[in-house]
Amino acid sequence: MRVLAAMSGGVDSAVAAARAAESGHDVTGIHLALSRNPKSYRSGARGCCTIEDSNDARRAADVIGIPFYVWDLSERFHEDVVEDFMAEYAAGRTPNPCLRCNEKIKFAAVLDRALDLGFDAVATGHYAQLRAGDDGLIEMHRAVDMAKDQSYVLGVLTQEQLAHSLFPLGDSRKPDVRAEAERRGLLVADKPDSHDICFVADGDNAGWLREKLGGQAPNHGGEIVDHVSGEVLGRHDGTYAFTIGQRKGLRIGRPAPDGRPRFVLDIEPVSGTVTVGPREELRVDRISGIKARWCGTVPESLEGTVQLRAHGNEHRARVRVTAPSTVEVVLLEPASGIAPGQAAVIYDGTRVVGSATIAATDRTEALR
Ligand SMILES: Nc1ncnc2c1ncn2[C@@H]1O[C@H](COP(=O)(O)OP(=O)(O)OP(=O)(O)O)[C@@H](O)[C@H]1O
Repeated sequence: MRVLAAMSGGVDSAVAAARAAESGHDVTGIHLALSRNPKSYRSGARGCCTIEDSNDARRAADVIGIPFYVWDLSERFHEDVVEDFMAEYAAGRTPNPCLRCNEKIKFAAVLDRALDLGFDAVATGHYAQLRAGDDGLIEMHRAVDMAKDQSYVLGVLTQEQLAHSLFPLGDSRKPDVRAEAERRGLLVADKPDSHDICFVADGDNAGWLREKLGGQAPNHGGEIVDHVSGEVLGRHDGTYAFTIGQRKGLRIGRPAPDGRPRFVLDIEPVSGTVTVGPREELRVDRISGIKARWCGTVPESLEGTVQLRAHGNEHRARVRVTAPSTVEVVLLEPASGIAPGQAAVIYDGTRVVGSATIAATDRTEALR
């Protein structure tokens, strides 16, 4: 097969590219320039796609002995991922930009271009496993190394996309991948760790959002209101700094009347009101999901598990598909602090069935 290996400049994608080449594929490496304003991490900013990242990817491609190119997708990334991230926060929701990037950039823009150029598949260093299913469809499963499993952020991929994907690391453990990189001469020695959201250089989401959104309507600040007493406990300078379930950084001027810690329960972006309340008010056992995407056949209903955030637990759940793109989820194990905008990824055992964007949450009497 002709394979395009997406090389970030990190260890994982370098080993993934090396394995793809070793297994006989005709591999070409590409690095995606995703930042409109690439910096050097030596200047203190370990953000998205630094100049060093591109050089590291090129060096790895040289060591493996494959051709290498840089594709500038920075405008597309900005429009589809960064602007969406800002708009979602401005609307009081909590988006996951990595899912969005996989859906719109790596397995859409990149894959489309790869197929146009005559490649058969795109290989990445994501930790997830692809297997042939009994029905002839390709199944995606959790990685062997559960600490590194990235099937959650790949839950948006369709059968068509999976059919043109390779995840050579899915059956490996990270320490073994690192050792293999060393053996192959692919280790990148002095690189600082990347942060969760690649374009937020220092990991300070609230600071980054304040710089981008602060002061603009409807992000002009508002009241922090107590759900229990109805009292105004403080003021804030923008709803973008909050996410459902957040406890730290609430800047509540005085304690709640009952003296118990307060958590964000609701964000009203138009009025700017942030409602806070005690921890038990965060528990939910009903989720409505929209924009569902399916990895294979669309199920009518199933009993399986859902994962509600990138590094979150699985919750046993009953899922009913109410239209091809909407789902109703009953959590048999309640969850806490679930925010609209996050993805609910649906599993049947280790197999990813699909995903939906959380539109609303609720709870039954039993939880009240
Ligand atoms: N700028 C980029 N250019 C090309 N491919 C990329 C880029 N960023 C990410 N990828 C691809 O997406 C995969 C997952 O990205 P993620 O940011 O989660 O990387 P990671 O787990 O830290 O892996 P790595 O060690 O390769 O950076 C990478 O392994 C790589 O194949």
